[in-house]
Amino acid sequence: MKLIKKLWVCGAPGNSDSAPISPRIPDTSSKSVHVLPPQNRPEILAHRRNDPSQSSYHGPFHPDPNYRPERYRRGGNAPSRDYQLFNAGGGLPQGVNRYPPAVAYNRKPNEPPLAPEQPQKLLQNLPNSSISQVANFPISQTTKSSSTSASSATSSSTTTSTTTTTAEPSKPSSKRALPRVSTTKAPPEPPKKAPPGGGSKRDQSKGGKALPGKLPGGGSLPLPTMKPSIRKKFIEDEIDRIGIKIEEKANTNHWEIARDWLRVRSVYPQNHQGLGSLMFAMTNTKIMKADILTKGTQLKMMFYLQGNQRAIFKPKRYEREHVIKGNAYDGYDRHNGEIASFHLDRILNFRRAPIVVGRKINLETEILPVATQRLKDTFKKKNGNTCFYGQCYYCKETELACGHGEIMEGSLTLWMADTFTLEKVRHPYQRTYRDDKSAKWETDPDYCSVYVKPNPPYDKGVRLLDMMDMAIFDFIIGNADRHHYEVWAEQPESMIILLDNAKSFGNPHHDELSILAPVAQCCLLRKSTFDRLVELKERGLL
Ligand SMILES: Nc1ncnc2c1ncn2[C@@H]1O[C@H](COP(=O)(O)OP(=O)(O)OP(=O)(O)O)[C@@H](O)[C@H]1O
Ligand SMILES: [Mn+2]
Repeated sequence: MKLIKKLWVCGAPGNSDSAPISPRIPDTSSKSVHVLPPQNRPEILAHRRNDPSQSSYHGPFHPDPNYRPERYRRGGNAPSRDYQLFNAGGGLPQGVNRYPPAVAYNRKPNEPPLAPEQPQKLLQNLPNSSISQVANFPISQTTKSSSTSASSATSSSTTTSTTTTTAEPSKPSSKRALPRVSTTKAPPEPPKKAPPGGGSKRDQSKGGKALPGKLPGGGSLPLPTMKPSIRKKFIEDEIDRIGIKIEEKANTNHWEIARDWLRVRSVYPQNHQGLGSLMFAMTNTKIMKADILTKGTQLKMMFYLQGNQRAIFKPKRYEREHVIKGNAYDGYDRHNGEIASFHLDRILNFRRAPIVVGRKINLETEILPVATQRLKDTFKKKNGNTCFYGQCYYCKETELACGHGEIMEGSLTLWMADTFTLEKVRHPYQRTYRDDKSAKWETDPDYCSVYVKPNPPYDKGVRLLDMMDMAIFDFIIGNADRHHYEVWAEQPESMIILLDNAKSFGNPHHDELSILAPVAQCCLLRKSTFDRLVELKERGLL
């Protein structure tokens, strides 16, 4: 995983003004790293649009007129949309280099990511040499860190606004829509890699003796340094923490415990032994009722578990070794992607994803007897297997999800308690889902500084930093389908809840670099996230 090295792509010599990011962006949970300052060019800022009436969206479907998931493009019929539509970012300005479409590039299994010949990528316009220079930039270099230290919660109320833009600043057509990277100065040789998993050898940044030199962008970043013995202990502790004992714990109200866990900025706590027994309960508790769930666009069922707990079941649609070809957002949901993403959320210690387990159900004996009529009506037999097609935006009788005989595997996501209300927000880096149309972020290198950073809800609070975390998370899981995200309504400090991670892990031979566009363009990352990635990488856990 070359993720950390890729992160340096956003800083570049020549942009050495490493002033801290706007103090309007406090990070209540950690410091942030900002390599490239926002460009507060008044003539561009004047073009920004901030029309809250255009930007809040609460409906279940995609409001974007350009959103054409693969099935439509394969010739399916789109239901008519009589609700408010949003502009997804306009067409391709003449002469502007566009990001390539998010195509799946089928790298050979052992081919390293960011191979110079890799053509259709975020870095497509950069000279090969600079890509490798930046990619090899030693992580022990120091940069100037911006310290937007924890500050008190902002007084203003939450807004659902996203900044959907229609006005476009005129730009030189040659401007590339890509992060800036040095093409002139070769960085120093990378230091020898620390042995994976730690050990007695000296760390490259051991003793804080970082190599001289600066990161692209001219800043300094204090990187974590740990003595080998402390580091070894750290690894053990982390493995201990990440390891989870799935065990039965009788006479416990797991659902109530999970409800109590819910916070403004976390779904579940760190180091809680109750998680293992909750997961056991999710896997084994009797299903009292099964229904369709029309929320969202993908096939799923809503289960009501004994003890009055709802959970979403997403059926297995692919075998484990199946590789999704085509666009990075193609294909059905991957139930095992949903499960793995939850565990990544634990590993990163974000704790912002709902709790997910895998579960095998007997459709004939566990589901049909408790299914609502409308769900039952979608059950069919095919080749001796029990199948269903549910009811949702894309649900079709011809696209059945089938079990092996009566047994169906799937993911089960614990429905979050109604302590808070979910609010859906259009992702500013939403894709157009069309090959013939680019979103503005794909063509405008200043998209973040002009259209995102200065506007609510990204101009203050934790939202922008959360969006960076989400980009990192999505890049690792390979989710190029984050068209919307959800937060707690009326909670200014709300986390971005990492809901719906099933469009993930589609192609293990492909890194979809465009998922990192928010980080590359906004050039911002929570320091705790960066440190975490470094720690995990150095210890071979990522
Ligand atoms: N664990 C949960 N707790 C509470 N609400 C949930 C949970 N999971 C999903 N939801 C609600 O149901 C909606 C649909 O779920 P999800 O996003 O997983 O479905 P989807 O079909 O993949 O949606 P989309 O087509 O938008 O990608 C979510 O947007 C959210 O509002
Ligand atoms: Mn989805």
